[in-house]
Amino acid sequence: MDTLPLLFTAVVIGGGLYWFICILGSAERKGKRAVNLSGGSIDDDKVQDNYDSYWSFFKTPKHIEKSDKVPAFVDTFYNLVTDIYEWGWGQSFHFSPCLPGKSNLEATQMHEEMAVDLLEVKPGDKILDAGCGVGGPMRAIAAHSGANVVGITINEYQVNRARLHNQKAGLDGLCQVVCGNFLEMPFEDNTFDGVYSIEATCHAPKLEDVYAEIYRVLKPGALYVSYEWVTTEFYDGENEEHIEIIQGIERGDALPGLRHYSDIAEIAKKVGFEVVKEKDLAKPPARPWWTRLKMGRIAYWRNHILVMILSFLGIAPKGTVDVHEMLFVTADYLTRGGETKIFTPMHMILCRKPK
Ligand SMILES: C=C(CC[C@@H](C)[C@H]1CC[C@H]2C3=CC[C@H]4[C@H](C)[C@@H](O)CC[C@]4(C)[C@H]3CC[C@]12C)C(C)C
Ligand SMILES: C[S@@+](CC[C@H](N)C(=O)[O-])C[C@H]1O[C@@H](n2cnc3c(N)ncnc32)[C@H](O)[C@@H]1O
Repeated sequence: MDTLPLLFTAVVIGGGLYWFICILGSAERKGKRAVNLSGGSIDDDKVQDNYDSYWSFFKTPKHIEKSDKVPAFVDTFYNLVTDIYEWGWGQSFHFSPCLPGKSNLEATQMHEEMAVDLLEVKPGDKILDAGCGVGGPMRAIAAHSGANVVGITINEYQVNRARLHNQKAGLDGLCQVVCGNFLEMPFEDNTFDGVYSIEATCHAPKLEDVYAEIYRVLKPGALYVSYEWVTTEFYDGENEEHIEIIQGIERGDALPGLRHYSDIAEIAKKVGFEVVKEKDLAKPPARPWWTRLKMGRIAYWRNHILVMILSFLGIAPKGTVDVHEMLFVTADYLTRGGETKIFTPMHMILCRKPK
């Protein structure tokens, strides 16, 4: 057989395999690639064990006795999921209302910019991102507002990813990242001209504990805005399907127990905040935030097959398949939570620390 057709066939197959393994499924052009999926700070040979211990702790969220152990298991969760999140979703680990004519990235950035606009900060001010992930919001907010942003996350792997992204974006002058627990932060009282938290405080066993810490580090007269994960007025605690959906969301997202939207303002006032306003940003005219999740079974199966191949070849750590399958199932619960209106990931509350 002539060598040319053979060579051509080899190039086509090789190119197809490279695209299938290295490029396919990545959420952003320059994002995390499938071949680089890791267990974060967890050694490859310990990913399976860490997933098993995470799952045994969170599979019955209502029966979590040791709430003091929650932060450590949340840290484990983010070691397990951060690369998959970046690969399949992007650098902002939160939802946003779909906006007609806008890309997912544009809608995400507008949702983030609205948070800092609510804080009424000016260039040069110092603000805190409580639960900053790999810094997607921090970079958009720093670029939009000119404020100096300090991000805190309990996950060291995310700190390194965020610092890398900040440097690549040329925003490391405005953005600083600290590894720490937002329940006991390494900052002096009255440090920040504003604080925001985007879909992060839901990991706190008691919301008042993280709100009290945020109150402490906020300057008197300054504002705090949070996008909270809550159950809504449509949630019925006696409805078996509602209970199943909410518990599915809790165990697949490392949540020690979702709060009801009506509790949030009371908790904020309990720690000393004045509540300026509250709004479920998911309510119409906003368009469904879960549309993006319904990327379709084909996309999830495509990603799952890729993860299985990479795990079989020893490129992705053993255990990554279980993590991906957990996220696969969680996406379904989140979608059902949105479609039934019993759950929202964007109950916005704006508070002020009295002068
Ligand atoms: C705020 C939190 C995280 C919110 C979202 C960023 C993530 C919640 C569920 C995640 C995902 C589910 C399905 C995954 C899919 C199977 C995979 O192929 C690609 C990545 C997913 C789409 C992944 C992306 C991030 C989420 C949407 C919580 C944790 C408080
Ligand atoms: C869903 S991610 C959202 C990240 C970021 N706000 C965004 O929108 O991209 C939740 C973040 O909260 C952080 N987090 C959870 N519990 C924490 C804790 N006790 N202390 C500090 N960070 C925590 C996680 O590490 C993660 O970075």
